[in-house]
Amino acid sequence: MITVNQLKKQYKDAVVLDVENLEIPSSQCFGLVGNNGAGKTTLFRIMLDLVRATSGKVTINGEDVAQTESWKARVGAYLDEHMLLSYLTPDEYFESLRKIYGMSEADLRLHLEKFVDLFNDEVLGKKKYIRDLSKGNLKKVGIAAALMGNPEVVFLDEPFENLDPSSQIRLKKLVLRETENSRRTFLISSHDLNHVTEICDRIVLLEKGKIIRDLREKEAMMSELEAYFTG
Ligand SMILES: Nc1ncnc2c1ncn2[C@@H]1O[C@H](COP(=O)(O)OP(=O)(O)OP(=O)(O)O)[C@@H](O)[C@H]1O
Repeated sequence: MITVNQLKKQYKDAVVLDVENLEIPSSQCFGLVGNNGAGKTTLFRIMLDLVRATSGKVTINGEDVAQTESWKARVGAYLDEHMLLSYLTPDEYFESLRKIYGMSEADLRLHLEKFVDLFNDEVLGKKKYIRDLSKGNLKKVGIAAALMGNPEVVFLDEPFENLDPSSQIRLKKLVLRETENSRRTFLISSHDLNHVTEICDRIVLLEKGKIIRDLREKEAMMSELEAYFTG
């Protein structure tokens, strides 16, 4: 369970995030939508303790993320390419993470097998540095890395952005498989309403830092979101 309480983020006079209360139960696929600047990335960054809140608290399984470290072993995230090591090839990067997570070589092979379709033979064994990958392939490396170490919770910021249509479909299937088989909690921010409504059990809509909708009825999600965004 993830909880957010009285969370505020302010830059000078501007309040960019103001979330009173949010609870995300385990195994939920939680979608976060909102226009540019609504505060989606800021919320994820505070939840991951990459940015400090002005006030308020986030807990993951009861642990205050700003006060403790052990939750980090159970959480994976890919927010942007700064989270990667650009001077390594994807193979070298996954090998480094394998050692950090204490995985066997066989475990790493098994993990990467899940991404064979998504990688589409363009990521592994190419001797190309991460910094030279296309934006879509960078994203694929980041997503595969975020899922290493069997995390209970996975944060993905705009995972469909820059992916070609086949890759978007493959990623959707992968997330659905992971939520069903591994009972992982996913937090996914996206501007792609079709994709988030398809894979998420719940969608929260942010506007100017505030939660203005919390949609849990699958059938009604798309029409409510369309009504808001065509506004
Ligand atoms: N370091 C910072 N200093 C000042 N303002 C900031 C800073 N970081 C973010 N902001 C502001 O906070 C607000 C929320 O930004 P955020 O990136 O969280 O929005 P977002 O919903 O992820 O947007 P997008 O869909 O464009 O990615 C924006 O107005 C942004 O300009």
